[in-house]
Amino acid sequence: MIEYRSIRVALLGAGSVGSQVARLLLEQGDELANRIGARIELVGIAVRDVDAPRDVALPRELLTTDAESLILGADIVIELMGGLEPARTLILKAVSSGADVVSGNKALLATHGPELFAAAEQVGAQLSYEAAVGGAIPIIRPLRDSLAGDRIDRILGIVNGTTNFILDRMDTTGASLEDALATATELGYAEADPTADIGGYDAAQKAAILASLAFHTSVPVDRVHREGITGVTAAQVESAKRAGYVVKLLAICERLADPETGEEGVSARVYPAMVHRSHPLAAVHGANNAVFVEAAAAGPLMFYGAGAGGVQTASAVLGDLVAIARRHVLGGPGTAESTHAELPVLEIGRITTRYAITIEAADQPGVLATIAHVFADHGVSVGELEQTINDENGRATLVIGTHEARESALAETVAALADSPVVTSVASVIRVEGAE
Ligand SMILES: NC(=O)c1ccc[n+]([C@@H]2O[C@H](COP(=O)([O-])OP(=O)(O)OC[C@H]3O[C@@H](n4cnc5c(N)ncnc54)[C@H](O)[C@@H]3O)[C@@H](O)[C@H]2O)c1
Ligand SMILES: N[C@@H](CCO)C(=O)O
Ligand code: NA
Repeated sequence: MIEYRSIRVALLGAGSVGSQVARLLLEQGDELANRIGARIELVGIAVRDVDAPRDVALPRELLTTDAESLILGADIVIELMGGLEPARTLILKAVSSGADVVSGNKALLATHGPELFAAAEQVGAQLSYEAAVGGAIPIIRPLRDSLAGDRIDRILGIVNGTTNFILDRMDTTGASLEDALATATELGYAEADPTADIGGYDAAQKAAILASLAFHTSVPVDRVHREGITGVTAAQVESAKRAGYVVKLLAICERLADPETGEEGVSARVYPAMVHRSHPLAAVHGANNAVFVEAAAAGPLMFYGAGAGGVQTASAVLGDLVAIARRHVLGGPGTAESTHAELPVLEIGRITTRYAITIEAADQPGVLATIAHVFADHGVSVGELEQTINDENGRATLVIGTHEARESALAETVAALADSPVVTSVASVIRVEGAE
């Protein structure tokens, strides 16, 4: 047996991910030591209550409620408590005491990322966070390392498993949002309070992290345009299906040049959108996640797999830990987060995409021409049109697909349609994403 030096690791939080990290560290100690060239010594696990019952048995002598003392003297701190505080303060303390940090805390990184990265850079510490987006799926490291020599143009991500499960269920069974959510809760996919998932907040945090990394620009979560799935109806999903599309909640990070000013900027946004069934993201079923990356030289790439789960996410945490530990063996500072580009973050009104608009209108001569004029007046070009007549009320339902249009022009078109005397109602507006 080779005598390795020890690297002291403190774990903060032993919930669904932390307890699996502890178990794997304890079970795989020898194997990890051989891979790293040093032994990982788990010096302690900070928990809220050392006597609380646990699904994973952990050595009692490692448990402590004193997280602050635990991090002093640790070489690497793994933060898996979640939430903004005390996680933020503890990570800052860890870094200032000379430790590297691994965290899966998307809420914290999307809110206080720049402060934490700056603190780490100041002392040459590493802050790694593969678990924060897409759970086990390698996406942070590919963006930061493998694609470091390429230019990322666009990312389309299905980064929330709960909402993907719900929308997939609506698509495959015709269920309403309420029924699909009830199934997700029953099967343990949705939290008791599903607001963060169905409101798009969780996906927006991940979009902020991905956009910051991909575009070397700090994109805080409050600059991410966010719409959740609460407005998605069974009728919308059915209509999308008839047209060959599926509705997905997408986190979109895009590099854009303003057509009028030529100014380059970035957009980060989350909303439900129609994706054509031929697009690889359409085949992402159940609670899986996938991140579709379009890079200038590499072309399209897709990263796919389990976006959540305690043991799966622990894999991402251990990957970061091993990478940092190897650096401890070799020496040298950590990789700083790059925000050198600092491109402007553009408002939603300045993006362009395609739209599908469902309109209820009178079934009378000239109605279609009037509606077509409203689109033309706002410079929005119509691509497809599907019309069905309801014999009972004598009204027409029109589903109009546009070509690429500016969001602000589309919003004005929709307002003008709603005001038009021939239009009974604008029943729904949904964006269409995933075009070349
Ligand atoms: N569960 C997943 O599938 C998943 C996936 C990706 C990322 N993450 C992220 O990983 C982190 C952990 O997630 P989780 O699912 O394990 O959460 P969890 O709620 O199961 O575990 C968090 C644990 O931290 C403990 N804790 C909180 N504050 C503490 C404090 N001040 N002192 C000591 N212990 C404290 C809690 O008691 C709890 O046991 C979160 O940031 C989460 O967003 C989780
Ligand atoms: N609530 C998240 C967990 C992973 O971040 C999801 O549904 O994907
Ligand atoms: Na990941």
